[in-house]
Amino acid sequence: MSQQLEDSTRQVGLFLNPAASRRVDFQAACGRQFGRLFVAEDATQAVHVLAHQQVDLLIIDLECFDRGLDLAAIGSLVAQRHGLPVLLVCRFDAAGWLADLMAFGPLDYLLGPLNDAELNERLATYAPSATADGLGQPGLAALRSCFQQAVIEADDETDLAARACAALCGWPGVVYAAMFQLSDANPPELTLAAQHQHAPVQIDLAALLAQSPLRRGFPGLIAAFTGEFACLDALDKADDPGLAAALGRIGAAMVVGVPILARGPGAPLGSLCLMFGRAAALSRDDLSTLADLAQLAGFGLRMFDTRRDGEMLLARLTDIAITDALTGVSNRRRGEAVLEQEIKRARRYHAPLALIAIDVDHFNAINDRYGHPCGDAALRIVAEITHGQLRTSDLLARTGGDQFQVVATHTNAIDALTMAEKIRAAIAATAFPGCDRLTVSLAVAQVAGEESADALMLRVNAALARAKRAGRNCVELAMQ
Ligand SMILES: Nc1nc2c(ncn2[C@@H]2O[C@H](COP(=O)(O)OP(=O)(O)OP(=O)(O)O)[C@@H](O)[C@H]2O)c(=O)[nH]1
Repeated sequence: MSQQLEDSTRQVGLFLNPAASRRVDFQAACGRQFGRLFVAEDATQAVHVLAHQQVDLLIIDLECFDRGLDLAAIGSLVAQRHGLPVLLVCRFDAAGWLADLMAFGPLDYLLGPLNDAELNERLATYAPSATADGLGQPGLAALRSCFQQAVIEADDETDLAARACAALCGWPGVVYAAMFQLSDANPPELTLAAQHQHAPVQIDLAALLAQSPLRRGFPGLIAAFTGEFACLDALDKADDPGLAAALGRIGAAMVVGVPILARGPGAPLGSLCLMFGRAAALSRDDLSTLADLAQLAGFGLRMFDTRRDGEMLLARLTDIAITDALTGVSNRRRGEAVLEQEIKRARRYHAPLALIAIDVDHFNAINDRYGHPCGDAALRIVAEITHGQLRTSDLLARTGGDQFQVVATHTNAIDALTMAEKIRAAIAATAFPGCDRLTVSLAVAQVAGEESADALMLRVNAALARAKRAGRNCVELAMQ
């Protein structure tokens, strides 16, 4: 643990990082921001400093820490800091820490990679002189914290936008806040994701802008389309008296648009739009806080994007895992799982359940005579015709080369026999392109009392063998 002594009237900082080189670099790059700067290599040392020194700002640099090993200790440090502001510095791709650590208490953060100027700029916002005017450091920290909460707690993008706008209305002087989202379609579409207003008179900004000749000159839209900060500090300067009058009715005098930038190259993701009750110059701190909030909103939007991509991929993988690639019906694994599940359900609700086994007749000969591709096409048609005879509640699975099974819920043996006969007749009546007519043999079994799926399968397969012996192209009932 070490310290740097300079000036007792300036703020006292504590910098935490396990790597000596990071601590030295921080001292060299940012030491001048502090009257006194302590450094600590682990949470225990930091707790010790906080117990014995008056510290104004705790900076935790997460680089080189291990999330699995160090989370509890750093979290407990965050929890015990007794009102002391905490600034977390962390790489963008390690931002998963943020949500974990925020559970221990409110904190501010900076996502890297950062250069010294960016770091110094943020640290300067904590200096006592910087908090004398504008929203003030406690106000900015509270707003950030509220916004962070909005991002963490949001269920989806719409919810995030609504919560973010509500948080923005906590900024003193803001009478209205909105969030625009730009789709990644070509050309991109801009939508008003959410709006929130204090004023008793309500406006529909989307409708107002749709009719306004100002449209593209409106700060929220400029910011979303160009990625630049935009401000209209006198509504009567806008070439649209109608819009100025409507915004005037909610007490708006100045409109600010802050872009939500994409990470890396690419169009912005949208913008935050704030309307203030009176025109006033925004301080550097205000501007950098607004940019931070927009960055946080972008972070939230990207999180939902990533989550959606993950969910779609998972759904696709699940689909692949349960589908037979040749015919598109369920595969054997899915067929077995559904049979097990339906047997339990039938037992619980005392409902009848039937299993129909289907096997193509002399399929070997079809392959031999007409070729494998023709055989494949025939299997697809058998699956299609069979599927066409079923109710949506029945499940068709391909259980082997030329074998299928139907799990028919709420169906007794008699009804299953009728179903099986319809399937048999439909296939026998179909012309299979490229080969002869084709027939199938079927067997039907109704699940009995405590019968297991394996026992049921044995029974139905035995009946299927009888159908084959009986000359094929027929249906056999499996007796209990
Ligand atoms: N074209 C094609 N053939 C397959 C596929 N999977 C298995 N087979 C063939 O399907 C045939 C199944 O024949 P079996 O069920 O044993 O007998 P069968 O000729 O149908 O005679 P029976 O069932 O007694 O009427 C075998 O020749 C397998 O090689 C597939 O995906 N495509």
